[in-house]
Amino acid sequence: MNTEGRTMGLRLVVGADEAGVDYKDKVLEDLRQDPRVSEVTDIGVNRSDAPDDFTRPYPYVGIAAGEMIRDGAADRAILFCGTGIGVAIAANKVEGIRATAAHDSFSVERSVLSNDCQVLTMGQRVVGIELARRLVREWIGYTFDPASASAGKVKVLTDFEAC
Ligand SMILES: O=C(CO)[C@H](O)COP(=O)(O)O
Repeated sequence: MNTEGRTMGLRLVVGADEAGVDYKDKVLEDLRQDPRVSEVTDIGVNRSDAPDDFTRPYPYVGIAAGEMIRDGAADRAILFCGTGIGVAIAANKVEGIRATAAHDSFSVERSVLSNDCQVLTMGQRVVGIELARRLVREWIGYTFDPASASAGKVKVLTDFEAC
């Protein structure tokens, strides 16, 4: 809810390296039309970028997205690279971030309901575009329940980071 009592939609970040840019752009179009989403920030890369920016390696993308969530500028991120693995590893380097690659419906569900992941990543070289779009639609529909049995397990991670 915002200060006027209205329900706020999700504030999302989308990003990709060169190997994931086509999927990022397609998903971005979907998210811009999704009524559950109030804001989408595209952190690149983009085909219109200068060559050095367009070939920005995946760690910069994952870290930038994680920092936006850590700093409260976004709620969640959806990132693409060739496999989804590199951007997930990078985002997980940011304190408080739980990121995972997932390419099936069950894992996408559990990434939120079990693990409270704020970042979903996918590989453009791994999964078809229609499945990727569907998984994004599903993922943004899940909300972690802090009263669930999974919450204590996630807390072990946040407590460890606080040490
Ligand atoms: O998939 C990637 C990293 O996980 C990236 O898009 C390509 O990385 P590379 O195989 O090291 O070029």
